[in-house]
Amino acid sequence: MASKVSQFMQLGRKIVAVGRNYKAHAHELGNALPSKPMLFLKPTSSYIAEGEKIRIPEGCTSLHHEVELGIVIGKPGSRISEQDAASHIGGYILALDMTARDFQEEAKKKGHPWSLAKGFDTSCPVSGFIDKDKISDPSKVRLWLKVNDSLKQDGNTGDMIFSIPHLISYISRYFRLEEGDVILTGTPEGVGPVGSGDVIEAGLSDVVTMKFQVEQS
Ligand SMILES: CC(=O)CC(=O)C(=O)O
Ligand SMILES: [Mg+2]
Repeated sequence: MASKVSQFMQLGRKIVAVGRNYKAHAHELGNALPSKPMLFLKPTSSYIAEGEKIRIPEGCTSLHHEVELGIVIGKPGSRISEQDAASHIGGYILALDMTARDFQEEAKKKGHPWSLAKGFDTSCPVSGFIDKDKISDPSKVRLWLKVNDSLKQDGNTGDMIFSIPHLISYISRYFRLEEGDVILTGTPEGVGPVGSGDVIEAGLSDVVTMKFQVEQS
């Protein structure tokens, strides 16, 4: 299973992202707490790996970083129960849900979808694949992010509103989950803007770190 899911980027499977899954982050942007998981999709064309640059999309004046734990699905399924959810996890990634916040605010006001704000090219920088056994308890991992060496986000997956088993179960009621799909589980507080030339460094406990530079497109 691991060798196959490690090809998640090449497989081009879907990216299901969860929004507002940390109370403090929902509050920092003045958003109400969700009563059920809030979902959106990012296209697989948004993936980049280390060595590639995050490009500020044309017309964007407020590009924000959001560090997130990504779940890589290892076994397909629909209507997965919370009890079975762990068996569908193939591994993990560390990911950034780069967000054109100005595009998102405009879309929110007009009731439009977030596709442009969340799905532009380079909006999903990811680490390499992390084997499932490297993270004994995904509900207790530290997520941090620095911009130019200054710590901006320092959270823990223990603060998620909806647990990982609940997310897998809920999402699979609506989207059949396939091997290589990625679930981005939401970001903790501390999101903020980045500009051209900035360097973003992020880490997941002592398991992985990654670095990306930002440039104007
Ligand atoms: C307000 C957002 O952009 C939602 C989101 O992506 C999150 O991680 O929370
Ligand atoms: Mg996010």
